[in-house]
Amino acid sequence: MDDAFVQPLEQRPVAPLAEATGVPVIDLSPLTATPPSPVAVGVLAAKVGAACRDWGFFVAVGHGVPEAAVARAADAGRAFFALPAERKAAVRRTERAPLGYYDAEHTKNVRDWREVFDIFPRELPPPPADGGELVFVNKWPDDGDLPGFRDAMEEYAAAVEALAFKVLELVARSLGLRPDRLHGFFGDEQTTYMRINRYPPCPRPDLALGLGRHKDGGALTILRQDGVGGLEVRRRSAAGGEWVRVKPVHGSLVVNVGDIIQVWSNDRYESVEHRVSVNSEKERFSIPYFFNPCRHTVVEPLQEMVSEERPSRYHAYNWGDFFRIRRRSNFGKLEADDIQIAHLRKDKSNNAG
Ligand SMILES: O=C(O)CCC(=O)C(=O)O
Ligand SMILES: [Fe+2]
Repeated sequence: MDDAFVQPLEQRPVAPLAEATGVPVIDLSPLTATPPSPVAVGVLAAKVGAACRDWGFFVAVGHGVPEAAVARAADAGRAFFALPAERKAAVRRTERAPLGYYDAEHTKNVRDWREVFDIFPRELPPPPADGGELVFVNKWPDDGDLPGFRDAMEEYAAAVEALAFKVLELVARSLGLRPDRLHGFFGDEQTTYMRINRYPPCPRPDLALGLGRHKDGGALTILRQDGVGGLEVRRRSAAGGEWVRVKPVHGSLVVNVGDIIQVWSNDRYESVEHRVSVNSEKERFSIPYFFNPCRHTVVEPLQEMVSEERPSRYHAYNWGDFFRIRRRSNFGKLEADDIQIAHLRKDKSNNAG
C-alpha cells in the first residue's frame, strides 16, 4: 500500500472499539404529525439540544425523507462509482472547479482510502471569467452513461434540505431562540454541498482510514450510511474522549453538529470529531449532505448566546474564505494542516481540533 495512506501511529484505527453506549437515537416523527403538537415538538427540541451538547451528533429515525428517494440516491451513487475510470475522469474535480469526481482527498495531510463525487444542489452562478474565484458549477456525468443519476441526486437533496431546515429549527428552539432565527443564513447563495463517498475494501485496514479524523466545518451534516459500518465518533473529552462506532440503524440518517453551530452557540454545542474505518472485505458507501450558509456569512457567536458571564469565545470569520481554504487543503498534500475553528478561538488554551 502506498505510504501516502498510512496514518500516524496514534491515529490508526484500533479494533475492536468499545461498543457505543447511549448513542442518541431520536425519532423525529413529531415533526411530520398533522397537526403538529407543540408539546411534542418542545420535547423533541430538548432531546436534540441534549444530544448536540453531550455528543455533537445524533441518529435520526422517523425523519420524513422518503425511503424510495434514499434508495434511488444510493443506487445512483453505486452506479456512478462502477463507471470505467475514464468516464469518472471526465467529470473530475480541478483546483479551480472543485465539484465532481476525486480520488485523492487528504485529511490532515494523509490520503483517504476513498473516492468521492460532489455536487452543489443549489448551484452558484459562475463567477466572472478572470476573477480567479472558484467555479461551483456541477459536473454531471453523461445521462447516456448513467440514466437518472442527476434526477436521483436532486430528488434526494431536496428531501434532505427540507429535513435540514427542520433540524435547524429544533436547534434554534433548543437554544431558546426564535424557531426561524437561523434560517436567514441559508438563502439562495447557500454553499451547501452533497457528496457520495465510496470506500473500497482496503488490504491494510490497520494502517489506513477511509477518512481521517476531522470535524465538519459547516452548520449541520446529514449523512446516510449503508449497512457496512465504519463511521466512528469521538466522545467529548469530558466523557472520556474515546472513539465509538456509530452502528448503522436501518432507515436512519446521522446528524452531525458542525463547527458553525459550535460557534453560533458560543460553545454550548460542540462539533463532533469523527472518522471512517475501512475493512478488507466490503466496500462501503455514504452520502453526506453538508448544510452550509451563504458565502458572505460572517460567522460569530450569536448575540443572544453572549453575555457578561459568557463572553464571545470566537473571533468573527468569513465563511466563504474558510470554506475556500478547506476545499484547497482537501485537494492534496499541503505544508500545513487544514484550517480549524480552534484557530479562531479567543482562548487558545483549549485548542484541540
Ligand atoms: O462516510 C461517512 O460515514 C462519513 C463521511 C464524512 O464524515 C464526511 O464526508 O465528512
Ligand atoms: Fe465528516
